[in-house]
Amino acid sequence: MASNFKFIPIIDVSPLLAKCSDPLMDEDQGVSEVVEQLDRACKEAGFFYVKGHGIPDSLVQDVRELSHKFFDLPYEEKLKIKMTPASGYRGYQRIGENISQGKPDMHEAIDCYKELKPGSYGALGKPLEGANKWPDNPANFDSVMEEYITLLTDLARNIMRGIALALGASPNEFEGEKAGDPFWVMRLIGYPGAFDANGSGMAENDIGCGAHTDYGLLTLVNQDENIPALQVRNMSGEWIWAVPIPGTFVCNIGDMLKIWSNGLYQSTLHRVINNSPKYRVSVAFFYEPNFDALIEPLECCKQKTGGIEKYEGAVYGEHLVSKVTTNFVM
Ligand SMILES: N=C(N)NCCCC[C@H](N)C(=O)O
Ligand SMILES: O=C(O)CCC(=O)C(=O)O
Ligand SMILES: [Fe+2]
Repeated sequence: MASNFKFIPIIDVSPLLAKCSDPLMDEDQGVSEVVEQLDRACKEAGFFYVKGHGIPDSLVQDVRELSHKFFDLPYEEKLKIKMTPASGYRGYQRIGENISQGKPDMHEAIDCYKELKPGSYGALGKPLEGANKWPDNPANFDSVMEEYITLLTDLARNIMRGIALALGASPNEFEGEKAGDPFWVMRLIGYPGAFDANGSGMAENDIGCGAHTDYGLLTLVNQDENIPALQVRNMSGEWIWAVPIPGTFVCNIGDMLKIWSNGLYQSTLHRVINNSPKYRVSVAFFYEPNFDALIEPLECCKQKTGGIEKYEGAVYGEHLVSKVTTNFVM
């Protein structure tokens, strides 16, 4: 259960990553310590920083830099990869097009999704079918993003092995039909800086992204340095800053893990406000269940939470499609 946490813990996952392909990983002391920290963070905050993740810093920075370069382009150029329902909701959306809690968000973004081949999930997958729309400019955009997606998919899969242990399941609990063929979503997001609208010297921006929970399993956020903007809500309604910490990703739990864990882990509300004068980029990678996975509380989690199912089952793809098709004014 979420608590009145005042800060977001930092977890060095390197001991877990080192043993992830070892069949006896759950007997390793270093792994147990990471698992213990994951369990506490997921119960108390639903958010933690990941360090020791092994993703090269140069790649992490390139991804943000390419995003900055794209968002700096003239509007006409960005519209060449415009997102529409016909493009499977893939591509560029302008500021104000995304809606959270009924209000337009002060951000622009490129949304991309794992490719869905026509017909692969029947009517369920239809709205998201299509190939990603990558810009030609800046050069190498697609190849850098694809490398990043490959590495983050592996990282998230390995963190999920630690989380499976933390829940008291086997490290392979989320393999196979649950998340062995994980869907993924990536959003490259740009938040304009706050400008001094009333001439007082004090800038105050509108909400960059309104309060929401993430939809799937695990989110990994790569955010610009030196611009605090992401805030996480604790049990008493206080907004706790997830300030950028160089060399880390901010990691949080999504709605499907809330259901699988029967509420032992919550998908915590968060929002973004960029009150700095600088333009802020963040890149959110969402690691998700199999597109057609049926999510129902795990038996081991049910036992730890009073023996009754707290949530109805859900099909991940249905949850995602219902969100995506209502997130935009177009
Ligand atoms: N896949 C994720 N989490 N995307 C977040 C998008 C921003 C929140 C969305 N408008 C909403 O209200 O859900
Ligand atoms: O920009 C951020 O720091 C987080 C964005 C976010 O929460 C999301 O896209 O789901
Ligand atoms: Fe989010």
